[in-house]
Amino acid sequence: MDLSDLAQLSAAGHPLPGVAMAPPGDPSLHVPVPVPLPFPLGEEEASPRRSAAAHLRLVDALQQHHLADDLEPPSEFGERGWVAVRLGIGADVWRQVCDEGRRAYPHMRPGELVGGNGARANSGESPSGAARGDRFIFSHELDARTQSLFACFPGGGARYGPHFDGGGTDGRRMTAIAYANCGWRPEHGGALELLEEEAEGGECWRAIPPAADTLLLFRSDRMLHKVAPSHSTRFALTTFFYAHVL
Ligand SMILES: O=C(O)CCC(=O)C(=O)O
Ligand SMILES: [Fe+2]
Repeated sequence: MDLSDLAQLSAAGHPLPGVAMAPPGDPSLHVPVPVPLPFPLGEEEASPRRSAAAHLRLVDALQQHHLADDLEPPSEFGERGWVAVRLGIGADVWRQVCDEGRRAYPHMRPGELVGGNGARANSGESPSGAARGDRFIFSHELDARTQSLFACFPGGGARYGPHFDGGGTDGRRMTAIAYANCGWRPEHGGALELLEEEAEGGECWRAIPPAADTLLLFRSDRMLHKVAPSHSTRFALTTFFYAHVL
């Protein structure tokens, strides 16, 4: 765990027009999460079951680290509502995850497309009913209180407008996203941006690049977030932790 990496991660935010930039995040808020994977992904055909198995290991590891206890965010979230950490998993593993993602892509469907006919379309509705979302997913049913997605933004400016993952009676409490993209560069865009309220009443979008080995946790029902236009194929393993049995 390299704290300077973490500080860089949290300092990568940018302000809304006309709004003062907040100081970089306090690295002490970042919780090291040593997740012992790896995902044993072989050369065989893609299969939703195999991807689900890989994803299940990630969720297991998170649960072993008590991040989902009582489905309340760990205290380290504090008032901030999010945390990003390096997992410490090697690039070879993340390359295998992306290889799996490319094999799985033909099986993915547009995420949360309202009224869709299943055709590939670059638009969708967010759970909050307000945002265009260009991601493709396939869902895994891992256990009774989580919903997990292997998610792909296929490049070409694919993005996701501002939305909450939960809210109201939705029941989602925490979103965990592990990014798998090796060699992600600033010109690829695709940052996950989280809206932070500042003490002085200002606002600041914090940008988290979707670089391999980044685990982002945030409060599903409280953190407004969006995905900036992505100019390269972008893979993530996303898990929503619910407050109730699904
Ligand atoms: O992939 C990401 O960074 C976040 C996508 C998102 O907001 C979602 O899946 O709800
Ligand atoms: Fe989201």
